Amino acid sequence: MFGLGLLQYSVPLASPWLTKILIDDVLPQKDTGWTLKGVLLILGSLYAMNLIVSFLKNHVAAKMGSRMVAGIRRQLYGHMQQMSQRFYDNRHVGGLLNRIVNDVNGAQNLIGTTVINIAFDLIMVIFAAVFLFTLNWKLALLALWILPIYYLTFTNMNVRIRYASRAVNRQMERISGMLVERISGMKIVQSFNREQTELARFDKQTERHINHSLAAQLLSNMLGRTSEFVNYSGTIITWAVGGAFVLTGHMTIGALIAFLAYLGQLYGPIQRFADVNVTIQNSLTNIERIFELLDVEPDVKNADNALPMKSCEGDIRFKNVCFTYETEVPLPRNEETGHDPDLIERQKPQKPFYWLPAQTNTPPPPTTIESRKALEGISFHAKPGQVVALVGPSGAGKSTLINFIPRFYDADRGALYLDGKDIKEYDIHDLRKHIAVVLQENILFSGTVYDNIVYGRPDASKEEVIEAATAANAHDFIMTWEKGYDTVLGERGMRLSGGQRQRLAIARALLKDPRILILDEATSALDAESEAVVTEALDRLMKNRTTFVIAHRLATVVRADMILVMNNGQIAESGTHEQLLLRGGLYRELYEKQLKAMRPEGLELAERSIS
Ligand SMILES: Nc1ncnc2c1ncn2[C@@H]1O[C@H](COP(=O)(O)OP(=O)(O)OP(=O)(O)O)[C@@H](O)[C@H]1O
Repeated sequence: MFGLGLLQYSVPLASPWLTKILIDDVLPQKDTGWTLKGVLLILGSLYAMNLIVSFLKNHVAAKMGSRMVAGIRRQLYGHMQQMSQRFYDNRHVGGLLNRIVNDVNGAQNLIGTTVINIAFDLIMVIFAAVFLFTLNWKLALLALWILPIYYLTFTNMNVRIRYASRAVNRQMERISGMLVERISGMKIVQSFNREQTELARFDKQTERHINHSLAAQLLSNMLGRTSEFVNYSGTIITWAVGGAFVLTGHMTIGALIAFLAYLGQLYGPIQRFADVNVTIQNSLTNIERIFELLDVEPDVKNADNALPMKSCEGDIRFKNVCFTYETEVPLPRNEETGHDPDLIERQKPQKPFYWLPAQTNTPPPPTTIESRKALEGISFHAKPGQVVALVGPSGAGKSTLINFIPRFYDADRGALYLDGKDIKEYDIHDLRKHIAVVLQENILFSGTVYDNIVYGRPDASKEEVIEAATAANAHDFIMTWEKGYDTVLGERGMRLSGGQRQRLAIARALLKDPRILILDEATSALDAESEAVVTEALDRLMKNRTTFVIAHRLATVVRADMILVMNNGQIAESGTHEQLLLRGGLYRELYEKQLKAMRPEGLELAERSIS
């Protein structure tokens, strides 16, 4: 690669020298051994070689750039897979997507051809300077004295361009976050007739993006023109002084022409660099943002010497588990106090001396941490094979509690023991092999029904898949479709009803055959018929597994081996259905409320009138 680059220098460096020979020796027919044919032959061969070398260099650079960028994208995606739910609580999906797509694309501008071209240009500048001094050192000093001015302007403006680029990218992240959220929730936008308001919100955000972009472009434009000024001034000085040298016989015409050509090769890269500088600064910001994400340490990770977990009994003990959600929220823009999250980007960079490059590290816009205590002193023991039902009012902490078992979060205080050992001691992948989760809103991925069922056990045989689907009461409806198991599901399984999606999720969990099952019953969203088939499938799924179920159905609650009644992040009561009813506490209250809800007044009236 480098060899190719060096070969490429031969044309720009040799051709002014050959021009000098043509003008000073060949055309005046001096007897120096050079002939027109000989010089043109060398020039022609150099041009031909240059064409081939340029082609190869660009091809290799593009290939290397694409590979490197794909590598970075993969690393980012892989890193995100290691992140706990806490990380995702604090970030917009759109914003993350923006980093993987937009920032990596931006970085590609630099990593691809630009870096290589800049490296070659730099070497070119050095060679050109050497030739200039060789031709006429006095003239070279005069033509180049203006370069320090360029350097000072560059270092001082560059830092501002970088600040503006950061603001551009942050704003694009906000826009992406907003777009993904609003597009996913388009039904709500449309049902509340908020299209115009949403467009206005989009315009406002885009306006900010445009302003930051224009600021960066303006600075870059100024820098570009400064370098042009340097270029023009250098050329005029060279003509003025060099012309005088030629007139007084201190320099040949050919040497002056060659000098001007080398000067062009020195200013050319500088000019090019100034012109692409905004792209470079933008790319550097993109790279900065990529590393910012890569530097986030996962807060749930494997312990050193994590224990492998071949088999699992499913004995789970919570011991004084406490947890607080901590959400990082940006400080809102406040017109009254003048607080503006972007203000930081508009600050002037700190610079001790004008001639030193400024520190480009700006702190990120200020945020505040909002804490919400979700669980407090949770202790209980679930024996292998038991069904533990979690009940309690909305926001009591039921979903939070079940998140600790597959280690979606780690407890702040207290510990969780699985088969007698702290859950953190196990290898996290091994641990998750023994757990299956069926949630209310089950996510299915684009692909066939078959792919979705085997997701957790790709080595399963077709018979096993059908067996799982049959047990989940899904086989019959799958077979009503023309393509059966090869039916392609749309994004997030759009084409399925709630009950069908739930049953596919149950089949997926059954196939995994886990020791521990986590269920968020979703029967409330289903009609009576679907509820009956889903219920049957769930009951089959729960058999012989330690099951934690956020129970909505009375039948599950009544039959559970242990009921945890949650309230305000604590276990208010625990025991079996009978024990808790006798106690006459919160559980009894909830139970009676639910019974009442199941027997509407109209039904009671009808019953009374019949009797
Ligand atoms: N990601 C989160 N970030 C911040 N707070 C959260 C988060 N998830 C839940 N909370 C808060 O933690 C508390 C417990 O929530 P949780 O979802 O565990 O309740 P729940 O009992 O499952 O409720 P529901 O039955 O309505 O689903 C609530 O006050 C909720 O606002």
